[in-house]
Amino acid sequence: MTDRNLELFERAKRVIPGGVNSPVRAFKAVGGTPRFVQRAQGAYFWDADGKRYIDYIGSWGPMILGHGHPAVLEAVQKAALDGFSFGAPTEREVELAEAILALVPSMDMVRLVSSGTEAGMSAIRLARGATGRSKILKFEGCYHGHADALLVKAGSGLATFGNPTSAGVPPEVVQHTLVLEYNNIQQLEEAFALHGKELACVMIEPIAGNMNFVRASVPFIKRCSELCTEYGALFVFDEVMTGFRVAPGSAQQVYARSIPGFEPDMTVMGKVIGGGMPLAAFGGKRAVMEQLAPLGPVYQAGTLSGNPVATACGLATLAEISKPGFYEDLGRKTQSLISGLQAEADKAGIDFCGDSEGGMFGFFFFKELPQNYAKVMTTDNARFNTLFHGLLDRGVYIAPALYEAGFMSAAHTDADIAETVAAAGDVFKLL
Ligand SMILES: Cc1ncc(COP(=O)(O)O)c(CN[C@@H](CN)CCC(=O)O)c1O
Repeated sequence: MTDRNLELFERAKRVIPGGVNSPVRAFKAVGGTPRFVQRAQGAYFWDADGKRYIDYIGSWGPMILGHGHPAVLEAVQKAALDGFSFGAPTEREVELAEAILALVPSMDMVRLVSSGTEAGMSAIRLARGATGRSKILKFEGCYHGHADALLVKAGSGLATFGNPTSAGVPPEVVQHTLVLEYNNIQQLEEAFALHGKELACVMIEPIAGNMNFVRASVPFIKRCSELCTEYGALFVFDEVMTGFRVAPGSAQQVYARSIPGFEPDMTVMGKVIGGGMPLAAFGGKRAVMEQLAPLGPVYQAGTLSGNPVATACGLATLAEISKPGFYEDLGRKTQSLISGLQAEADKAGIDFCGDSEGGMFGFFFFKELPQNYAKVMTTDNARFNTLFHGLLDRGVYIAPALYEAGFMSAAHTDADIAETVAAAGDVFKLL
């Protein structure tokens, strides 16, 4: 049987660097040939050889409804008939902005852009413009897109390449970026004591999906928020991955359950809000957001920002996830996957732990959940690679890098989950 994936990969590598348009897709961390997706439907995709996979990546988060949801497809087809892009305002981007703000009340206003990187980059510039300060603080293992100032010890992609920073980023650009250990309150206190008055913002992935799945502890989030308020820095929640993925009000709603009244100062979003089309956003309180052009001095722009077809896709997606019981059902399925995997690992006598929130999950070959990047980096890669390929051979597609989270969709059935758990049970015996 010809391996069309291999043929396509060889052809791709002749014209696209590494044969991919985003590094993690190249299977560099796990080896082997990337699967070229021919089509996708519901919880599945079929590769270039027509082989079916149960998809736990879902485009790295956007496909929370599953692929090809009829209501979303219809909305996109209808919008496309009215025009692809105008470079002028449309009612639909107002509707989407209103829908986002209704679900995430910490924001008074939101600006739509085309990617999470663009949203994160713009949020940093806005925080710097609004505070008049240059320094920013991020945490090891968190990835906020590939803007120069943020490409410092990112946990996604770069972690896989074992390269804590990227070539091409001038040292003077990252000299303003402080990088601390995730969940380390002592370091946080020290950094604020030293630099608090120079900090424009602290940016964090509240549940870090770029070092697989590591939760920020409640005390850590609380302390970040308190110190930002005390020193006048903005607390920026990067919810590109967790936004509408872990709860209807995103991760900030999860933390507000334990920290009464908690709100980040700004939120960065992406993935789910575009439903699989290029759409992301950043938002915050009115006083900060009105610093943005054309009102204020902080410039930010985009030809395809608020794209009329992408906003239709996003609106239709948000309409579906807003239906009663959506997150209860999604969370139940994700939990059943993790507990199924745990049971199989226990049977096979291997150290395993997993965690999930809403439709996002992760797991490790450890007895206990890691709390930071350094611990995650002690993972036995060979063991993960055996699991990855064992599952792939059995038609189950998880992230081709241990430093990535997994994603459940509303389209996954209990039968899909049972099939996944059985496949993992087979592979765990080989570890
Ligand atoms: C928390 C967080 N913030 C920002 C980004 C960047 O978003 P994009 O520019 O890729 O749309 C991401 C992107 N996530 C990766 C997956 N770990 C996208 C996959 C890829 O890079 O190909 C993110 O997870």
